[in-house]
Amino acid sequence: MKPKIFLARKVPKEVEDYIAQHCDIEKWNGPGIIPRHELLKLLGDSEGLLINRELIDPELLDSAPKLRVVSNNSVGYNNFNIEAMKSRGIIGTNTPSVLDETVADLVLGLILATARRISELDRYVKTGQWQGIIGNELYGTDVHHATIGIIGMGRIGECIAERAKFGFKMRVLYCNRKQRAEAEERLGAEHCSLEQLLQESDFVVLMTPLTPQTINIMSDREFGFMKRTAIFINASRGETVNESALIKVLEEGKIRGAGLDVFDKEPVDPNNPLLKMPNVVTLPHIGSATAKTRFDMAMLAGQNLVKALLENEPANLVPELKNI
Ligand SMILES: NC(=O)C1=CN([C@@H]2O[C@H](COP(=O)(O)OP(=O)(O)OC[C@H]3O[C@@H](n4cnc5c(N)ncnc54)[C@H](OP(=O)(O)O)[C@@H]3O)[C@@H](O)[C@H]2O)C=CC1
Ligand SMILES: O=CC(=O)O
Repeated sequence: MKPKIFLARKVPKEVEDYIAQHCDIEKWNGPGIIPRHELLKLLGDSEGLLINRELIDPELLDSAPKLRVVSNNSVGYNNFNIEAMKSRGIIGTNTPSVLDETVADLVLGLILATARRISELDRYVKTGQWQGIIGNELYGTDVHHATIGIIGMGRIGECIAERAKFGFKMRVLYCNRKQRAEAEERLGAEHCSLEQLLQESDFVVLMTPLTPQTINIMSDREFGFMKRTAIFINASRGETVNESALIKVLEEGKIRGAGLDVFDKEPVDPNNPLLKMPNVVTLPHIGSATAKTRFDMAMLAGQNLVKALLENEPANLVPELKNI
């Protein structure tokens, strides 16, 4: 008998067909994102679950007594309550690597958009304000040969560093808990303390996972170290930044601008002051959102689910849930 699984989000037909060869599928057929109460109700006796970052906590796990595997269709897995999953012996998988280059492209997009004021000046042209030669009040700042500081230089961070180093001839600083010798050699990246990175970088890029250690890793004190001319980019998770502290430094002109793909609350509140600032570029959490990469992620999430349910050596287990 095939194991029963639940698809909480729509996946491409090819992915569903692949999963259907190995599992009996139940799925959310309603519009949009499945409401939490529906998910709890519909999980029933599913052994596998494929999600897009829905919260996996004791309440959900208690509503699905037969659940064995949760496949996250994303690389970040801060939505997993690791202790609750561990204590119930539930496997969790994610989708590393297939999205690295795509997310790195977007981060460079945010760097260019903020430094060269692309969104702001697009609005300037479209609202008919372009009446003559522009003056220095609309000049941007150079990206090439500047210093980039990457907080959390892992798979995605290294792809950002590659682009920065070889495309834009930038100096690359990074701050991880462990040094990455190979990346240092290949990219000339320099490992340093968070404080030094913040003091010396023209572009500070936050790319850590969200963990108990990285919640609010950027707060008043850390923004205080940044140069007045520096730009802050966040493509990790909203909660890695103390958003009030970010709003404050921007309001006080203590940094030049920010590029944000992620927010404390998503979708972002339309009244969030960050949305009113011309020097802040905002995006709706689209780091990996290209057609090919989203397809590859969904296929990998499907394969992870099937492998974990049917094979002895499942792939892409999140490190904290290995050997449970
Ligand atoms: N905006 C978007 O759409 C996307 C966002 N993301 C986010 O990006 C994150 C990173 O993804 P990925 O590059 O694949 O992950 P990796 O695990 O490859 O890299 C994360 C890096 O962060 C470092 N790190 C972890 N904790 C700390 C800390 N306390 N201080 C400093 N560095 C730390 C790790 O190094 P070390 O262990 O040595 O500290 C590691 O090198 C994801 O977890 C997700 O949250 C990912 C994809 C898309
Ligand atoms: O935020 C997206 C992810 O894959 O993590």
